Amino acid sequence: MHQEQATEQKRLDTVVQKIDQQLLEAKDAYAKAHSETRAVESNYIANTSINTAEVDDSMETNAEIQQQRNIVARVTETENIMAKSVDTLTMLRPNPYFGRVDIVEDNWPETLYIGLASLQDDDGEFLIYDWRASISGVYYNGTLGQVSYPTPNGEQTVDLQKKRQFVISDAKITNMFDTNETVGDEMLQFALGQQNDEVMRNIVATIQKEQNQIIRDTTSDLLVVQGVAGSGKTSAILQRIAFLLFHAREALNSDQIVLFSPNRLFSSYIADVLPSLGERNMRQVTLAEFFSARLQGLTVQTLFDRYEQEQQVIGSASRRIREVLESADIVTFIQQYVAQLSTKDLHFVDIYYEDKVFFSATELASYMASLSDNYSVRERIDKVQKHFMQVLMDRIDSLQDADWVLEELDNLTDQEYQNLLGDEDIEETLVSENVDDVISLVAKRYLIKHWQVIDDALYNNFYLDIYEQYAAFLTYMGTQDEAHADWWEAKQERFARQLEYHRIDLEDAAPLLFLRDALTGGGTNQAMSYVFVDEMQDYALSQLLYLKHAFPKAKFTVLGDSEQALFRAVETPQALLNKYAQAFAAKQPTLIKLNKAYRSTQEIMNFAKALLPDGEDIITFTRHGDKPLLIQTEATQVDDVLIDEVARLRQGFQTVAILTKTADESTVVMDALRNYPETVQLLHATDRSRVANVLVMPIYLAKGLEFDAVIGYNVSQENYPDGKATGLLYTLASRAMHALSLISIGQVSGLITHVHETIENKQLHNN
Ligand SMILES: Nc1ncnc2c1ncn2[C@@H]1O[C@H](COP(=O)(O)OP(=O)(O)OP(=O)(O)O)[C@@H](O)[C@H]1O
Repeated sequence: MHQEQATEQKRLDTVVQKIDQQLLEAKDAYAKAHSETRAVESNYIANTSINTAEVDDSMETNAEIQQQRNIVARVTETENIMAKSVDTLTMLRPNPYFGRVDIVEDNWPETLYIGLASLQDDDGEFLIYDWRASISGVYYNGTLGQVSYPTPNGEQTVDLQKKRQFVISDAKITNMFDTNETVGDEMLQFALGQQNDEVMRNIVATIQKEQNQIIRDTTSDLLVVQGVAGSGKTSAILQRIAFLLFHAREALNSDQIVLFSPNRLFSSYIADVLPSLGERNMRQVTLAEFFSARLQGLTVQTLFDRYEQEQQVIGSASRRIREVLESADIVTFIQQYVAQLSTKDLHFVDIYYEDKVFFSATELASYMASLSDNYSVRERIDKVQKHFMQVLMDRIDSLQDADWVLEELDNLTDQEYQNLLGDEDIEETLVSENVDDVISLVAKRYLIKHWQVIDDALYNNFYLDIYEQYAAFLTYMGTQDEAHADWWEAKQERFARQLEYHRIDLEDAAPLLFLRDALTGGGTNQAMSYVFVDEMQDYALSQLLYLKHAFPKAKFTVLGDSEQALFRAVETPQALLNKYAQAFAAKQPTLIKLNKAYRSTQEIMNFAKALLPDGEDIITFTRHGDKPLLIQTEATQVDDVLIDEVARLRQGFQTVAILTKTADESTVVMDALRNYPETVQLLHATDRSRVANVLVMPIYLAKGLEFDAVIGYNVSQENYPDGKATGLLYTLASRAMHALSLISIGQVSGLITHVHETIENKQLHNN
């Protein structure tokens, strides 16, 4: 192997030389493109300051400006391409590839090297294949022997004769292994044994077979991934996004991909993965942000506010109503409600312009009443919208030559006038050569702009009071569910109360939007191609269905771990898939299960899985550390115990996170650590980054994240009394990569004593 390594190093040296040479060329080309862009831009600025006072001059200027703009766009694009090339080569240089496969295809032997991006020599020969290329699938997919990979002409089979993995650092091979597995355990050991960064790393060099299935799936319209804690779900979907962007480069851009993530902290934690693969980031949004954007002016309750609220006793009536609002059936209830609505049941509101009523609710309602009942409510609302848009246009036409309008035009600056004239009508106005026509045109545009808000209000159906309408829907639900009419009444009152504070409960957001869209026919984004939902177990079915409704053309990848549920009872993965597949009317639903936990040491995972009723299905990755430590103490001593434990763990590890059950408990911990010599950071739901090495946060905020060492604060019987808390404890334990300590004030939770053989005990009592 020693000799082999020397040969491989030689090959690597020639590749690095090639990279250096291409890098020089690319930097040179970039510098040229950059100065060309600057030159064109300054030319453009000089040209746009040409006098635009005279109508004729301004027309000429417009044509020139357009031409200049095109030139700027072209040179900027060249500059961007060169910049990207420099970035890719710079990224490749220290670590050009991580894998090699020797294959025989149609009796033709070939050796391929796999890395983060492709590299070709001057003859077009591939020195490195991008990990996402079809042929690279061979590296991830197969053990030695016959392996197939997809080609445009169908599956192609090759004989895989050798698979080699490299650890390369600063262009030197520090280690290499030949393996028959997907990716050898040595490589994984190496990757997983490292200490935690503040940001997630990409896993391209060590993608596992099942993860590869998720990454390279191109056929499913609904891909459900149920994976145990730390099994690489999040990692796999990020690599999947990079894969999709690579293969559909022409047809797909990163704006057509959206990832629903649990919170801002998580968003920033994963924000570097795609850039590290040379890709632009997808859009990221939390559920509350998405709903808030659609319900402008309202603050939508976040999952975390909701969780904190759950900690107080919530009555069975509220729970029952919530179940209905969050079920798939709510969509049918809304359709039924809308179908039986008559004009008098609709809540219209006035449309204002600058404090004056422009279109009154009465005139809107009476127009609606004049329409035949043969039209559905939706169709009638459409007609109201179109009618009043036309009324607005007629008003604009009739006012084009009004004195006050012409006066307003006189007051415009040249630039404002020029902007109204725009580029596109130059030809037309030149032909007419009639200054009056040009002025009329400008006047009309002025009025359109002036009353744009009215047009927007009509376009957005703001003449319907959707909140009143939703309140009426809740009352209607009471009439359908007579035995619980008073519960619905109470719900309706809570909704109205919240609205006064511009707030809305999470459970109301999806039904309300469904209702709005059913009445107005809007709310869909046809351009979105892929929607990813992480932590699916915390989403209600009605919420997922609304996402499906909002992005009707998108393929969905939903992933999560039913054992880490914040709110819901555990379901089997197959039941979950069936439920989603039916609700989504999926044509190609696929379920992938990831049972192997990579994040935590075997000792930590043994404890975590013992907490679960069916934990034995979880396969732990063999990487050893200490058994989790349980420290039982008293309220009077807990602060000292905590400080000692943080200090002890900090000696061995970079990040130590103290996880609590609630936000309130986190502040108690902060108080206990006020004299701790290092910076301690308390994290909130709105935080975007972590800056300290010692962190304090409630468990739900740590979802999706990982830390070198975790301290579970106060795992007492009082705090975690029964099976409902199992998911929380399991989530807590599985955030730890290398070390886990649990501190209990007084009696330890029965959930933990139950699995005492997986932990190390330390008793601390008052003397
Ligand atoms: N194939 C792999 N190679 C190297 N590291 C991996 C691999 N798969 C997962 N990991 C590592 O395991 C850890 C957990 O991965 P990830 O966060 O993607 O899991 P998850 O299933 O989303 O976890 P959770 O549900 O607990 O949030 C990360 O540190 C990740 O880098």
